[in-house]
Amino acid sequence: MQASADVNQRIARLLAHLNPSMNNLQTEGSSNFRQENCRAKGGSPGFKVAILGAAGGVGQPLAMLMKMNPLVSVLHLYDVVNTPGVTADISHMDTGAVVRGFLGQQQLEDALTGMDLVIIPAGVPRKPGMTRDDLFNINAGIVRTLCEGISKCCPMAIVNLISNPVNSTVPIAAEVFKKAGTYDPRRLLGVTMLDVVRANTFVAEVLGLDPRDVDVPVVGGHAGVTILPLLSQVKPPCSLTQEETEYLTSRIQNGGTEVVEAKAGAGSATLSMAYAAVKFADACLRALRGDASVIQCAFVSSQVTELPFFASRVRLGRNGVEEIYPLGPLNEYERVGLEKAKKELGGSIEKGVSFVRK
Ligand SMILES: NC(=O)C1=CN([C@@H]2O[C@H](COP(=O)(O)OP(=O)(O)OC[C@H]3O[C@@H](n4cnc5c(N)ncnc54)[C@H](O)[C@@H]3O)[C@@H](O)[C@H]2O)C=CC1
Ligand SMILES: O=C([O-])CC(=O)C(=O)O
Repeated sequence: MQASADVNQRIARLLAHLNPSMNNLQTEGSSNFRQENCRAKGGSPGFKVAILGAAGGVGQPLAMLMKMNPLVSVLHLYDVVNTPGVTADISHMDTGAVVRGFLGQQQLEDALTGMDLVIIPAGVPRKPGMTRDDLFNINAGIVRTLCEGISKCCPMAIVNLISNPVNSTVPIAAEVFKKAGTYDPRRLLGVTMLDVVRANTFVAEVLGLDPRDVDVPVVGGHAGVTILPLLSQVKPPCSLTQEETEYLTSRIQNGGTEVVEAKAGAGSATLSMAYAAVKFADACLRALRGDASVIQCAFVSSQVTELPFFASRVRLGRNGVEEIYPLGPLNEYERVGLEKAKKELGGSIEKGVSFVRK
């Protein structure tokens, strides 16, 4: 009996490898197969991560990079199109994580069940001339549906929300979780890491340093003037002229638009975003593992200002956001920037909240 069960499991595994889109079909109702599959040879114990929107411009390189992350044992790739192909492709990488694909709304719940971390880059990107807020009408509904699934299937998962406009989609997610009774503000994080990545790069360029040695806190939100780099707090300490400060602030605030214009209608940042998303997801996983002093900027439920959500430096831990740091001393230029940021951010937050409450 045991021998024939083993043979059956091996055949099932082989079939799933030949056609990865069958993976989830094979696992349905077969907990033995699922357990086996989660411990593929070479696979190490680790975290279960789902990417929603995995076949997109951000999703594909993000999936590839997460497959390379040794902290990931199981990687679920969900999209409404093309996941069988992306899954087949990525599953051939000889790294530890086991990859499974999920296609279409009817497989969303299977994609989410049991996940520790859910990363969401689902939704439409900008074209030249558009603001991130112009994406609201389409992406708000997408984020709402996906978050309803999270509430139902993995309410304890850490959520990394990438879909724009982040300033509104994070409040949308929070409202969906509140409605479902599963909201834990510590576990919902809007990804603003690309602003930090850009700030480190551009500041390093001006200072003639290696970007890996530079750390710029970027606070506020993730659109235009709401992106507020705190250039007075750059590490290592440096002194920038007013001209350099204004140039850098504007370049960091408009980094997304710079890419949108260069891509000339073919979308927005995807590769640098995937890099930033993985950097951020890796920080979340290290914190979940119990590493101390994991500190990153993120757009989270916050009391740092009078607004209900704000991006600032946060310390991550086993439950998500464990501590939110105050903004620290700002210079006059940053104080003016903060007022502008708060004005726009307040409206975007309110728009997200009323989308769900209406
Ligand atoms: N937070 C940030 O710093 C950044 C955010 N973004 C945002 O990320 C989002 C994705 O950008 P791209 O990957 O370039 O767009 P894309 O159009 O290339 O990919 C989006 C993917 O989402 C999928 N999708 C659409 N509806 C879905 C649903 N209901 N469920 C699951 N998947 C669904 C699409 O099929 C597509 O594969 C955009 O909203 C963009 O503005 C992009 C770069 C930086
Ligand atoms: O600019 C966009 O639309 C995409 C994005 O958020 C970024 O690159 O920062």
